[in-house]
Amino acid sequence: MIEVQNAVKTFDGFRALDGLSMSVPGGAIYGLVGPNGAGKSTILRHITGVYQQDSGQVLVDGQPVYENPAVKGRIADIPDELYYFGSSSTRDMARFYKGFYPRFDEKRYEALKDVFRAVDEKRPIRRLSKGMQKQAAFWLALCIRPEILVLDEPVDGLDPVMRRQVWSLLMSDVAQENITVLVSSHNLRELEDVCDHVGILSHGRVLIERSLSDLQENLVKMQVVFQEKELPELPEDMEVLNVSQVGRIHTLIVRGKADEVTNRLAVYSPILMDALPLTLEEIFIYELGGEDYAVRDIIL
Ligand SMILES: Nc1ncnc2c1ncn2[C@@H]1O[C@H](COP(=O)(O)OP(=O)(O)OP(=O)(O)O)[C@@H](O)[C@H]1O
Repeated sequence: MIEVQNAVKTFDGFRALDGLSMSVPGGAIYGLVGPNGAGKSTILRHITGVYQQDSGQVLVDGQPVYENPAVKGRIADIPDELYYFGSSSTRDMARFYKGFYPRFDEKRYEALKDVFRAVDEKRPIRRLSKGMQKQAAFWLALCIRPEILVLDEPVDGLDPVMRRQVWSLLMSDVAQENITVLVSSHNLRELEDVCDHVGILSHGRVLIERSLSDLQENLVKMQVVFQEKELPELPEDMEVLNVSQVGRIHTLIVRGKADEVTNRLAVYSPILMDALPLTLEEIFIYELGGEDYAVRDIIL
């Protein structure tokens, strides 16, 4: 479990982290989403122990990460700027990682050659294309068999086939070995299919953090045609976050479970009624307070 409490980090007087708190449960695939400059890389660098916060706490299973080799040995990361020694190749790095990470899995390294066959393992990583470098980074990270995997915009530069392959490898590790994945992106859509928890980051703070199952079960989009053209007066305790109308169709975003909301609206004997799931994007837009452009800018 990763716990960040009120972390502050200042660079030359600028607060890149401004009291950031977040909580990543063990075994989660947690997506951290925010616009450029929100502080995603900065918080990930604290969680991997590269930076030390000015104040607040960054803990993995209750232990501080900074200058803590025991905790750092359990974490693998793919940073936004990949760094490998001089002219080392993927194979050289595998040898190096074997000495550093106690769980480095050579058999897996061999087995994954087939998946990453486009990567020339003997070529210096720096001479590979950007996408190939990312592939090499994934290959190595998956062999570390980490308990925690921290990925900074990981699929940038990968082609769609490789993206799918990498995600499916990660998901199977999460399912089989209960690893925790923390992944950043500036685009919520990219994470929609893979994450089970999402935190929205803006100006160095997490604005909202939720588990997707909670969100998806507790917010519903109702499309309803009532007998009258106008929207009837709905019960006061029905939490309607948004209403729109096209022709006679009213679209209501309502907090609550789909069947409960359906039963409550059925009292009005609508001519037509449908309960639809919301996309992750829509959920966050409504959770953060409507179809505000500022909100859209934060998550898309
Ligand atoms: N080492 C540093 N020195 C000075 N300022 C920094 C440093 N690292 C980050 N910053 C500043 O902190 C803020 C947050 O940067 P960060 O890289 O964490 O954002 P990000 O959310 O990862 O953005 P992007 O999506 O563009 O990668 C930015 O204003 C950036 O300029």
